[in-house]
Amino acid sequence: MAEREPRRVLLVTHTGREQAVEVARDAHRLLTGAGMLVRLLGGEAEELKLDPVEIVDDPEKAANDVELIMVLGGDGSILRGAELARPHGTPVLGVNLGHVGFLAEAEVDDLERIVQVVVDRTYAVEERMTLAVDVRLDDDLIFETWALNEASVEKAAREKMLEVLVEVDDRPLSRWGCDGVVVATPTGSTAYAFSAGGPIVWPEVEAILLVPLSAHALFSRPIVVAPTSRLSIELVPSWHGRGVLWCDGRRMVEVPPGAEIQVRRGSTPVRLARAHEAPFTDRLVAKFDLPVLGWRGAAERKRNGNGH
Ligand SMILES: NC(=O)c1ccc[n+]([C@@H]2O[C@H](COP(=O)([O-])OP(=O)(O)OC[C@H]3O[C@@H](n4cnc5c(N)ncnc54)[C@H](O)[C@@H]3O)[C@@H](O)[C@H]2O)c1
Ligand SMILES: Nc1ncnc2c1ncn2[C@@H]1O[C@H](COP(=O)(O)OP(=O)(O)OP(=O)(O)O)[C@@H](O)[C@H]1O
Repeated sequence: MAEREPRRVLLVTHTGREQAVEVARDAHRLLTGAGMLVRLLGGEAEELKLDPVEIVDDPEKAANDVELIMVLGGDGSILRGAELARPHGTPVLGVNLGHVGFLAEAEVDDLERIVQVVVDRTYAVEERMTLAVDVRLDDDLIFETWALNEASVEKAAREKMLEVLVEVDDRPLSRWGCDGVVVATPTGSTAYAFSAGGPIVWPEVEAILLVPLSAHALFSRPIVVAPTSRLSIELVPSWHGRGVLWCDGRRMVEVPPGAEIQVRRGSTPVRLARAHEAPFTDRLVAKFDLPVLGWRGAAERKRNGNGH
């Protein structure tokens, strides 16, 4: 009789954080105790020294045959988990050990319950839109990447302004002298785009945001376009300087004058595991510490049995 494949979880840990290392040990104990096989990336396995584990060195194969990726860290670590997960369609579940942990599903005190949710497979999966990003120079494709949060095109040198031409669906929109341009997904709307004055977009909305960074122009408002739109940011050919493209603060390339960065909706989403029913509004209030104390809204009055 053929042996049954073990149920695998890839544990991604911010091993630079002592607390994350301790939590990884607890998560390993709980998952293994429930009969699951814990997989680790080679470098992290060396630091965590857990047994039994399965070790995979190639990041591209790390999520192969894995049921879920559990990330112990902040948003940066979850973005790292998303990179491992996306090609395989594996759900990512973040346990927050960072400062904000906006993309995380659970706080560390909740670890036992979260592991049980994983074991019982009682989590929901939310698909988050991504961006496909191409860089062209003289019509040649010189770089190809993707983003869950955003693609930002920025000046490489502090003392120089970036000069860009922005197009939407092959129509010119504006020329900006600026520090950069952020093209974000709804997921990224609470990250860099938010700091640059962009609107917060609820995750179930499908859209692409375009937010200039410190544009020296009268028209420099954030823009929201359809998810089917194609955006193009061209570094003005006569501009003297060097730009840089960053996606999710992880994947980058230098971009010379004349380069065109084309951004459209990506064909492969990132799947986030959800274990809470809390609406996005509550997550926003909690993570950004918004002042709602003493709030007496209609829903609150209803909950307290006073409809008026
Ligand atoms: N001025 C800025 O706000 C600025 C500048 C550069 C990069 N960033 C963001 O940093 C991200 C990379 O994160 P990192 O942790 O590796 O870098 P990091 O350690 O520099 O942290 C950047 C901050 O952005 C927060 N963040 C990341 N994704 C978020 C999201 N979807 N919603 C809300 N907050 C989010 C993180 O929690 C952290 O506080 C990039 O994708 C970009 O959005 C922001
Ligand atoms: N095992 C690791 N070793 C070294 N660096 C790591 C490791 N895991 C994550 N990092 C990097 O450390 C940086 C910060 O990580 P992370 O986002 O998890 O913490 P944070 O920024 O403090 O949290 P938050 O993003 O929620 O504020 C990220 O760039 C991330 O890629």
